[in-house]
Amino acid sequence: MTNLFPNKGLIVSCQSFPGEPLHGTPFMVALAQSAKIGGAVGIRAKGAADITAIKKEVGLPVIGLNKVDIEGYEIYITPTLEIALAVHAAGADIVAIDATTRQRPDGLSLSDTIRELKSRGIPVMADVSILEEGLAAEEFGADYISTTLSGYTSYSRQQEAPDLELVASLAGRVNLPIVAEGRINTPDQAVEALRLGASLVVVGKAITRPHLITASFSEQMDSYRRNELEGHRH
Ligand SMILES: CC(=O)N[C@H](C=O)[C@@H](O)[C@H](O)[C@H](O)COP(=O)(O)O
Repeated sequence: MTNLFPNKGLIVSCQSFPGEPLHGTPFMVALAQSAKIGGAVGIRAKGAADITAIKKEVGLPVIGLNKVDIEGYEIYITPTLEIALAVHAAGADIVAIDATTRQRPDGLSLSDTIRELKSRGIPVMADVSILEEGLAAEEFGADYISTTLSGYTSYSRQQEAPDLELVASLAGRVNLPIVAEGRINTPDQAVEALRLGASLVVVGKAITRPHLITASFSEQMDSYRRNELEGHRH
């Protein structure tokens, strides 16, 4: 497989959800263009409309996915082969899929899903939550292993910080490029991920979701003011 990212670098995840002020393809394109100006080497994007527009207007490699909730199933990141093929057809250079071993709605196993995608020449990013899932995904033929789902499966490490321990253990055991993803909120954390062996670092909300960035400031300031008032009372 040709590695689309020969140099270590930053991928910016440009995703939004209905109800958010920046929901919509033109906003995601503008965020992706801003990411490119800032030095990102790739974009992670959700849904056919965003993927096609970003691919056309930004000119960076796109890691595509779709998030689909299917009743009765826990997995939601590109949960079926059909959805993965649609993501690729929309223009994604790499398709990101849930690579846990949880039940898939189309009844295919993870290894069958990866095999089907690879037989069509589609590069696959395996979104995992624990080391064992990364090892299995490598064996099944994935091209990149990402720590995306750590903290989002019941059996993975639950913490507010990024799972850099998983980055390090994957880097020690897997020969594929390791992608550090999930709750990376500062440049220092991104550099630490590289130091531990990540090839790529995906940053989402800390760059592309202004309402959450704002809340991180206002909540910390509110809590400071509450403590200050508390101090005056004593
Ligand atoms: C768990 C899940 O569904 N993760 C999604 C995967 O595409 C996105 O919602 C995240 O924004 C992305 O992984 C980047 O993470 P963060 O926004 O924490 O930098």
